[in-house]
Amino acid sequence: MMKEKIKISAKNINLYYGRSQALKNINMDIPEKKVTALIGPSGCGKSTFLKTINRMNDLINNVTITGQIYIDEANIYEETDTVELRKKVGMVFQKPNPFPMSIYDNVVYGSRIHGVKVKTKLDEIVEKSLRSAALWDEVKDRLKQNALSLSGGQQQRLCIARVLAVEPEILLMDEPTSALDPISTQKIEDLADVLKEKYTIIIVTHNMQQAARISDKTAFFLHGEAVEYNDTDAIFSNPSDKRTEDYITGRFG
Ligand SMILES: Nc1ncnc2c1ncn2[C@@H]1O[C@H](COP(=O)(O)OP(=O)(O)OP(=O)(O)O)[C@@H](O)[C@H]1O
Repeated sequence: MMKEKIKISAKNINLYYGRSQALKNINMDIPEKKVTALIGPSGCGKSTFLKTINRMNDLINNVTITGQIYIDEANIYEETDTVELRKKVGMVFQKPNPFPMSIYDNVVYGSRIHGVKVKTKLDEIVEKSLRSAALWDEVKDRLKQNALSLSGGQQQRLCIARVLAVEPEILLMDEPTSALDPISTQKIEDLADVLKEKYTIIIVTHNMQQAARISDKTAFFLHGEAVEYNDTDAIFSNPSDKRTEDYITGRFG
């Protein structure tokens, strides 16, 4: 088997909100073009860790971060322009958050900011992104309609299309299905499986069946520590830490 390429490498990450430590010495190598799941009880630091990868924590007052995150071997806390970084590292949130404008304008929002103006090029981006997010067939005849008229599941796929439109390399998903019904959830899970051919995906989920179904790697977080990180099969069939075992067998959390 080919050795997997490391896309993201976290080295000794500590993060404090004021004086309260939310991440404790996280070390993790995340492989390219795989799905990595972050699991663990509420408040253990999953979202906080996810947001260190696109430097979204920088936007919060009073946050202190030590350690390094490398993407393609560049330290994103030293060498990177955050606008470029957030183009390369797209993020999808728990609650779908389309802008109150048309489906079309949502998809090309970022492309327009980045200077794309030609209509045929924008049309192309819209179709390609909506196809990649498995939404094209459902909306192709109503691209001018307000995005807020879509169902929750469609809105979430639209948000994925909006992220894909700016051609990221990494996709961060923070509990992307927790506000969705089972059918929409299934669609997003199927999509993750397809998208990993092109993108490195990291997904925070409370749903352990979901982690087991869609991820290649799983990290179990507890009280700000990455307690165990391994191939998903190993985490779920043969965890090496008692705390991981207790969590995945439902003994706490
Ligand atoms: N902006 C903030 N300011 C202060 N403390 C915060 C902030 N965001 C998160 N925290 C704290 O940091 C810790 C980790 O939170 P985080 O949201 O990363 O956990 P999580 O594992 O994603 O939880 P959940 O599964 O409930 O979303 C918690 O104790 C939380 O209260």
